[in-house]
This record gives sequence, structure tokens and C-alpha cells, in this order.
Amino acid sequence: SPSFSSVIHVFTRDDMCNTSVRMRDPQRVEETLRCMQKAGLNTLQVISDFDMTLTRFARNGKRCPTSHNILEISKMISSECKEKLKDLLDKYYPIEIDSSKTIEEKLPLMVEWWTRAHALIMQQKIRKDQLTLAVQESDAMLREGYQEFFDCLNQHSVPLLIFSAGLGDVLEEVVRQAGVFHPNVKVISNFMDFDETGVMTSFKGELIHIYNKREGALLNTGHFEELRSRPNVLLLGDSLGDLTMADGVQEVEKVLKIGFLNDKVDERLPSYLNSYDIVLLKDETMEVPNAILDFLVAD
Ligand SMILES: Nc1ccn([C@@H]2O[C@H](COP(=O)(O)O)[C@@H](O)[C@H]2O)c(=O)n1
Ligand SMILES: [Mg+2]
Repeated sequence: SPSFSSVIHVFTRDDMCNTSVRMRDPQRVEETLRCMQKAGLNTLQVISDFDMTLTRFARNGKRCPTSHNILEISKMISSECKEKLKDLLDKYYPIEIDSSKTIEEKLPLMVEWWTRAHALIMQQKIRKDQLTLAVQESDAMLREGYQEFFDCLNQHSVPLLIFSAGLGDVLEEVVRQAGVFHPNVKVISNFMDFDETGVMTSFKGELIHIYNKREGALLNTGHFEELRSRPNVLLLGDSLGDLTMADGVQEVEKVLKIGFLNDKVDERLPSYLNSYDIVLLKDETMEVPNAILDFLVAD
């Protein structure tokens, strides 16, 4: 059964190009993992962001789509609307990853991006039954090793909450088409409302954007209440906004935060190291989360 040294081996491997694992405090990571292992898998829950955390950021140098992008570049969207959505992406994505701006400075601009994009999407008479094809025709890609990750959690009945500011209907389809939408998976995200003919009319509930996952978590107290007996959390994200995803967990004991740092790595590394326990630099795989699960399984 895997020992901590085998996890460390994955953490410190230097044989793989473009892959690197950083930790602010490796000893604390080890202590946290040992506590989690001792407490057992029946005390664990996993909370993960979706876009660019469970999905790949890039492949062969080309960006992979977010759940928004999958819809935005699909046949369902008119070319005029596509152009407007692309302009929004070009304007706001650089702000999202700008390390010279604070979260407080970025927040209103991110709300503006989501609000404007969703207003455009709502005008497009999206058909629910066309989402399957949009995902099939996209380059959406879960990270290498996703099957092992999803299957392991399911096999051990560990709940996986996918908490996304993306498009819930689209991301669920990505997970379904990958064959890993197991019964232990729950999704909190922006879901569409459809009329009786299957045409989208609006979005359900409160908007989830990159910086209000804490509020989103607190709106879902029922989910976390059900998981009261699971105070240990493995959190996976790619944005500093993802760090609050576990804020709804009741009587939390240990939280291990794993951050995928995909873009503008040098500028953003200090803030990621400050806030995530483990930072994965340009790592397109689930190798580290899987090594951690292997370690936790072996109690
Ligand atoms: N119109 C938009 C708005 C946001 N995005 C990207 O979605 C990501 C958020 O989804 P998570 O699953 O990561 O919560 C965010 O990082 C934005 O870059 C987009 O592509 N289009
Ligand atoms: Mg993300």
C-alpha cells in the first residue's frame, strides 16, 4: 500500500517536462494528509472547481474551452453573438488573471463579464436537446487521469461536489459524456431554465461568478448539512476565488487545498503559494490528486 514517500515521489518528480509541484509548507501538507488518512475515507469530502481544474487548460499549446466557451462557439450561437462574446472574453479574461489587481478591484468587472455574457446567451434561444451535440463537437477535455480520480471517489463513496461559476448544464454533459457522472457527484453551478418546448428562457437562482463561491456555498447549507459527518476536505481549484468553496462545510477539521496554476505562472505563483497548500504549475494531469487519493485509501 502506498506510503507517504510514494506521494512525495509524485510531488517531487522532476522527470516530467513542464510539470512542477510547489508547497509553501511541505511538513504541514504531510501532517494534514496523515491526519486525513487516520480519520478514514468516511470522514472525507472533495470539493472541486470545474473549468481549468477538472478540465485541461491547454493541449499541444492550444487553449481548451471552458464550459462557457463550449456553448459560445457552438452552432447554437449566431455569428454576431459569437463576436460579442469573444470581445468580452478578450476584455475580461486578462483582468481575471491580472496579478497586479486585487480581488476587490476585479470583482465588479467579473460580475460585469458574467452578467453581459449571460444576457447575450439568454437571447439565443438555446435548445436543451442541442447541448449534447455542442459538447460532442467541442474540444472539451477532462484532465489526464480523470477516470481514476472519479472512479476512486465513487468506489469509496466519497462525495464529490463540483462547484463551478461555469455553465452547469454544459459541464454536467461533459462529465456524463466522459462516463464519470457517478452517483457521488453533485454540481453547484449556473443552470439554465427552459420553457415547456425546451428553449432556454433564463438562468436559475443567483448568479455564481468567480468571486462569490462563498455565498454560493452558504446558499447550499442543505448539501453541507448532509455531509456533517465528513469534516475533512480536499479542495481543488485554479483561481483564488475557488478558495472559499469549502466555506459551507460544517465543523470542518482539515482542509487540503490544491491549486492548478495554469497561466501567468511566474506573476501569480507568490499569491498561489500563500493560499494553496499545494500548487501545480502547468500540470495538465490529475496525477497529484490521484497520488493523494491512493495514500488516503491505504489506511
Ligand atoms: N463568459 C465567461 C465567463 C467565465 N468564463 C470562465 O469560466 C471560468 C469559471 O468557471 P469555473 O468552473 O472555473 O468556476 C472562469 O475562470 C472564466 O475564465 C468564460 O470562459 N466565459
Ligand atoms: Mg476554474
